[in-house]
Amino acid sequence: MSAEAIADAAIGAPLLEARGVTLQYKTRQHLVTATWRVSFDVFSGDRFILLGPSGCGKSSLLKAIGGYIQPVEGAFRLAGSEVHGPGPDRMMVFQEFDQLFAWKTVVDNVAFPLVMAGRARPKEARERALHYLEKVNLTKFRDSYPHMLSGGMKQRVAIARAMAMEPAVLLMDEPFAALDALTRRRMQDELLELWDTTRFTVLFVTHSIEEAIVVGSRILLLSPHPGRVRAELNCAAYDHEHEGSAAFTALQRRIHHMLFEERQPGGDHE
Ligand SMILES: Nc1ncnc2c1ncn2[C@@H]1O[C@H](COP(=O)(O)OP(=O)(O)OP(=O)(O)O)[C@@H](O)[C@H]1O
Repeated sequence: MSAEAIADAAIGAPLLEARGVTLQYKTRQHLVTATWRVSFDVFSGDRFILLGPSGCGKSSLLKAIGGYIQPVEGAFRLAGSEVHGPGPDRMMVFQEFDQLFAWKTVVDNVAFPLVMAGRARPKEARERALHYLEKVNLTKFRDSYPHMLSGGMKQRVAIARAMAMEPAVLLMDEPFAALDALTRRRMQDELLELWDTTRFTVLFVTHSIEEAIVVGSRILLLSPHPGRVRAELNCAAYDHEHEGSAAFTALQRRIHHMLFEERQPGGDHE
């Protein structure tokens, strides 16, 4: 995707559009409908959350945006161009800690994909890798191997690796779900600090209402299986500081109600 296209997206048009996306899996015995006619817009600099109960198709949506599966109906457009397959303009961070190359050092893990994708020569790739490792506070560990790192540190390497590709959209599939509560909280804060300095666009999947409110600027609520859009909410005003406040708790309750209670006629939008 060209720099002009990303710039256009910054001036008002959505960077990423989902239009009537139905996703299905065919197995030998069944046809599983993961999402049903899902539409949404993501703007440049959004921290856009896909929130919904287990099985509502959040990961499937992220995989489809990544270009790994194709919609049976509808389409995704990134800066106006329809998504047909994977590309370096969409980088994914997964939940699993084993997404790094075990035999490469931290800096090589970040630099290697840049060289492989032809984005940089080895020397420049290493410099860029060091730049992003500094952003996730891992400069001291640049020559360590993944097995020498904690789960949270491995996730920070995965984030640095994805960001070093400077994608148009960073796709994060429950990246902190396997971390202990304290580390998870710290990682959420670090992600927000990183966003403050670089203003990247991120799509973040979670089934935690609290994480959605803290990490997100907008939340797309999906109904239980098959996932349909239930509501879209603004939540840019909240972070960990607001937890426990009356407004935060009211928003948590409201989201819980919208996710799990019967749908109101006409849906909920703001
Ligand atoms: N490869 C696959 N083959 C068949 N069915 C699949 C496949 N992947 C996902 N599904 C089904 O599609 C539906 C949506 O799954 P998906 O993993 O996208 O949901 P999710 O909201 O991310 O769930 P979770 O929060 O549990 O990760 C589920 O019913 C799931 O069983």
